[in-house]
Amino acid sequence: MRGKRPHKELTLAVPAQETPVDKFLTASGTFKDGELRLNQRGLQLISEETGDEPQSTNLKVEDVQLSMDDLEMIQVIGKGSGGIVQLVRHKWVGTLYALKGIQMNIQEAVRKQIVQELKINQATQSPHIVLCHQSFYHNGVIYLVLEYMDRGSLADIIKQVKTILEPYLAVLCKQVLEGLLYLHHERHVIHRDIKPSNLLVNRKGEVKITDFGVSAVLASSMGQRDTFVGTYNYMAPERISGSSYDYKSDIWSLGLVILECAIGRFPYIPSEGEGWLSFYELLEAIVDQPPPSAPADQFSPEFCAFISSCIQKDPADRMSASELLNHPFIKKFVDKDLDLRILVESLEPPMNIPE
Ligand SMILES: Nc1ncnc2c1ncn2[C@@H]1O[C@H](COP(=O)(O)OP(=O)(O)OP(=O)(O)O)[C@@H](O)[C@H]1O
Repeated sequence: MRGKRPHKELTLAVPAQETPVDKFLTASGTFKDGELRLNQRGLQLISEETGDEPQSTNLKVEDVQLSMDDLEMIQVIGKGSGGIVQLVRHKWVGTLYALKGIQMNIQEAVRKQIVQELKINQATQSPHIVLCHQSFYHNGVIYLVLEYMDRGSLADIIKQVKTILEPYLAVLCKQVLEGLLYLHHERHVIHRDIKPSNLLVNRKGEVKITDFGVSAVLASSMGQRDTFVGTYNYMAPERISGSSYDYKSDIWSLGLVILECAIGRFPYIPSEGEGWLSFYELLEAIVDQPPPSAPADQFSPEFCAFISSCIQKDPADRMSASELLNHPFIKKFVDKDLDLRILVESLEPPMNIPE
């Protein structure tokens, strides 16, 4: 059965459970949640056991000096479910940043995601994860000063080029897998929202993962809390059906993203002229139908095998990030000296920055 309405990004919000922001504020206006303290001066992580003494902040000297007053707004980059992302410039140094503002009078689930995002960003050290230079809390809004990725997201790129050739996909995918390897193996985090708009690109041809709003630290004592807010399109079947899930759910999402870039349409959308899937039909298709695959007559055997190593219904049948980094599809292009810059430079940048 097919619905008539066009299929768009499908989003669902969890039931509203708003928590007044002042529950997390100290008398001096500092946002406080667990070991996290955030105010106009920036962010500190404070040991729960020793009380209020700052332990370590992991911030570099140049980051500490960055203040909101130093930043001038240039233009809005885009809007997400949590708030607005703006392009800003450091008034004195001229460096560009993406400033993500998140309103705190929001659903409890979203607030928890943000606190998670801050903690992960604070400690992140990977060339394939978007750097968070500083975070502030001011007048009910949490601001993240993020590394500006000047070529936008993979979503912006596929809007322009429609499809990406296999060699470039291998180079792009290798970088995302290195980011996932870092998150999964070193930080023990499931990203939980791998999708084209969360894979950002810069003019150097670097690809980085962003938006840890919905990631969760896998602690052995923790149950599977799924407080997801966002698109369900790339969500693995085990998450849709409410089963337990792990790092392999990110691998499913990556497989769908890469297949979409190759074939030029979201893999669950039927080809032209075949109508559209409604939201529930899509969820049903992900859970009940055989997984999508790359057409063998259009793509190399290595690429088809790579996609099917990611998009398997049973997570145990999917490869891990480290296994995929050694996959023949990735290896095939490793020594070819291919630079994603060539693709990126041929495209219109998502914004024209005034001098
Ligand atoms: N560091 C950055 N550099 C450049 N562009 C960015 C940066 N961070 C986010 N963006 C862009 O800003 C827009 C909004 O991003 P945001 O992460 O808030 O939402 P989203 O990923 O589009 O949607 P959702 O909030 O539902 O996940 C997106 O187009 C994204 O590509």
